[in-house]
Amino acid sequence: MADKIKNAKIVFVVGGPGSGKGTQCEKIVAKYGYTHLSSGDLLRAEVASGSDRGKQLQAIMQKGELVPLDTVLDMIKDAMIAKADVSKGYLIDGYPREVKQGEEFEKKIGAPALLLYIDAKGETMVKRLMKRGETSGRADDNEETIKKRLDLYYKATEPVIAYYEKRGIVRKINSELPVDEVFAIVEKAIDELK
Ligand SMILES: Nc1ncnc2c1ncn2[C@@H]1O[C@H](COP(=O)(O)OP(=O)(O)O)[C@@H](O)[C@H]1O
Ligand SMILES: Nc1ncnc2c1ncn2[C@H]1C[C@H](O)[C@@H](COP(=O)(O)OP(=O)(O)O)O1
Ligand SMILES: [Mg+2]
Repeated sequence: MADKIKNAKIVFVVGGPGSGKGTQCEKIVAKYGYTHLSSGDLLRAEVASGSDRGKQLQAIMQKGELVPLDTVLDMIKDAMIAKADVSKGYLIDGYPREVKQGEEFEKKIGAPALLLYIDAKGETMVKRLMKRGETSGRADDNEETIKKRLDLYYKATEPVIAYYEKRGIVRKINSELPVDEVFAIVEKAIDELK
């Protein structure tokens, strides 16, 4: 089954919490028809199902920690396979969050063609998340959890960017700009892929 996605175009979308990954992915879907898979959304769907596994995940996410690697990777892989026949490419949003996740993804699925590094300042991310928290209903959009997510991002996820920079596939996107201006930079990076 995994053979079906071996030659798929894969784009990792990496950036801090609230940097604008989901916002840019939506715009990429609208213009390029890629399949958007957000690890956070997949996990929140499992939580919403009310399953025992969902309850365990909820507890971890509420603390701003990372859920076990195998859980996320299996969810992403299943979702990729489900779309294999129709997908023009995959946006993997919120994964890898640590170098090990990248290595395991490549062993089990394949190599990314591009890594979009959605970059915003810490204070910008906190401001956006506090605002998003007014309406998102997300258990992790509160001051205490946001701080932990940000710390973990700098500690565990930033090394992912350095790891892929060595391969020359990282495009750094200035996400301090207004959404459409950010997207203009994103478009250039995606167009280079073709
Ligand atoms: N370029 C931007 N300028 C201003 N606000 C933005 C920008 N990009 C995203 N936002 C807002 O910031 C919040 C976090 O964006 P989101 O796409 O959910 O980030 P992530 O998926 O990286 O956590 C959302 O409320 C979104 O509307
Ligand atoms: N690749 C991954 N590995 C482990 N945990 C993950 C994960 N992706 C998401 N999670 C868990 C921990 C995160 O704090 C939480 C929310 O993730 P998210 O929706 O990607 O956040 P955001 O879009 O604000 O960056 O879900
Ligand atoms: Mg998101």
